[in-house]
Amino acid sequence: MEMDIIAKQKQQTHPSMDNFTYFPSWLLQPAIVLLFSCVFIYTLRRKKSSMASPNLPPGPHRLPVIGNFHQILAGKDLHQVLWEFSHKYGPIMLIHLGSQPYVIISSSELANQVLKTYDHILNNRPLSKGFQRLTFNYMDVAFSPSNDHWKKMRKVFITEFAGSKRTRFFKNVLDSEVNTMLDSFSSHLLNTTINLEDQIEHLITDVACKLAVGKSYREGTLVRGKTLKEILDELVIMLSGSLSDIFPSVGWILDGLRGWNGRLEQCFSDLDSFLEMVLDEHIDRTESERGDHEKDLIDACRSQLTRDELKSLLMNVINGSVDTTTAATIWAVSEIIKNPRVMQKLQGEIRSCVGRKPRVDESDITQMTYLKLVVKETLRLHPPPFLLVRECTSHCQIDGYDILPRTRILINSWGIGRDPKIWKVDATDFNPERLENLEVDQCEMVPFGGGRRSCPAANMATSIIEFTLASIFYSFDWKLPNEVNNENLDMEQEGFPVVKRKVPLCLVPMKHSWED
Ligand code: HEM
Repeated sequence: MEMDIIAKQKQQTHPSMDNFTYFPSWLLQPAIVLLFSCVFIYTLRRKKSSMASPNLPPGPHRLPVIGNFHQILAGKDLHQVLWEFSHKYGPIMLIHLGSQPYVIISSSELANQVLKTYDHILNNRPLSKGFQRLTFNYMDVAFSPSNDHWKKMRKVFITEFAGSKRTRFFKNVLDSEVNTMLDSFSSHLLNTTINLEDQIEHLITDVACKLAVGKSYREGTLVRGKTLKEILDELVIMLSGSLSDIFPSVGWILDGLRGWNGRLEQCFSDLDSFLEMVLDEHIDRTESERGDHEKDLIDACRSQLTRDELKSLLMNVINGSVDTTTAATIWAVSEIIKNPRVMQKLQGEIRSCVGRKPRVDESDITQMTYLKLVVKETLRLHPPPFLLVRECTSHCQIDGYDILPRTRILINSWGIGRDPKIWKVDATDFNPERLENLEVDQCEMVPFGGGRRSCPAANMATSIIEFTLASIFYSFDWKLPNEVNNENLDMEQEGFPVVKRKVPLCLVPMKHSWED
């Protein structure tokens, strides 16, 4: 009785406490665990059920086995076909090459999401037979999956090759090679045409080789009667992919039947023999033969890297620089020649900044604001058409669509640079002034990609293009051969993974004479 009264009094003073004490305390812990487990299982099931019927991006209807292969082989270049498809299916679209899904991104806004928001899960490179063999089992920077090894190699590439520590060596090499090229133009017979494309390719190959291995390997046959150009051209083809990359189960057999596997082995063997020769010669070169030049890439990295790592890095430097930088420089010259107004304004700027010195000095470039716009406008219209292929490592959503693991991502940089929604109706016109006072978001033009896998040599490449253009337009006036004028100059493009001119650019150099 007394106990009842005490209990009643307690209930009146602390009703809530007492209710709580009715719940046995030993049950509290299991209850919390149960509650969390339920929430976890519910979330997992929801995720699973949404993955069972994911909301995939739209895209053209595909056929069994071959997927959309038949549509992309429609005769035009891949970037053009996919740009046209994007008008119908939108800026994010799904296609299949064989059984392999590819998401194609065709707007700067969505490129922004891939390169910035989801860079942490969309930055892998897919595995591929060609990549694996030609990079000495993924020892390189460009084609190796995003792992600790790739991080180490990218860091070495930046600090020992493309970073500020190497600026002086880079400028000396560039200056000396450009001057050699200008001398060869001067010694040309009066009024004769030169194939400028060949000349610029020689320049870039020599610059890359001298920075990387301290010596030019452009001329002569190197291994099994092949020149460096032949080895590099074959390398580009073999890195573009094979049937086994898109038909995993039968592709390897098909590649064998069509001779691709043998061709890959031959390409690897030529590349390896060339790089072995370069490394052996580098070690054997005596101090006096090497002169007083600064450390090249081999000198800088030999103690930090294995022989295969070193070879794969050299491959990235030479293969990554020659086609991309040559194409951009030649497109710039083509656009300048085609637009006499731009040429006049550009030469006016260059000549007033340099004064009457015999040649352009690297330090003059900083004042050339119009030249910088010309280079940017060239890269807007003529970038490598796709960024290097990426692969999704875990599920994410872009623009409300599910992107499933192992899907490959292609960003159509060529289309983004010509998108009339950003660049207006005259998007395809060459007009450097459009970039004046314009804060171009990095993703509105993505010639060098973005995020963790962006081009680590973007500044170096831009400096090469700017200095080369300034030098050739300072020292020479350029004329088209007789039958061609700026209006009928052929600007047709072709090629993959770098888009080049279909017809080489041939011009007549005339030594500039100053009017007093
Ligand atoms: C105009 C010249 C060049 C252009 C337009 C260009 C463009 C690109 C692009 C689009 C990528 C892929 C970026 C991405 O996936 O987001 C890339 C990656 C790369 N580029 Fe360049 N590039 C140029 C010059 C060079 C040069 C001169 C070198 C070497 C000396 C170089 C070395 C590389 C390497 C190593 C990568 C791979 C980076 C990685 O995966 O971590 N590039 N470049």
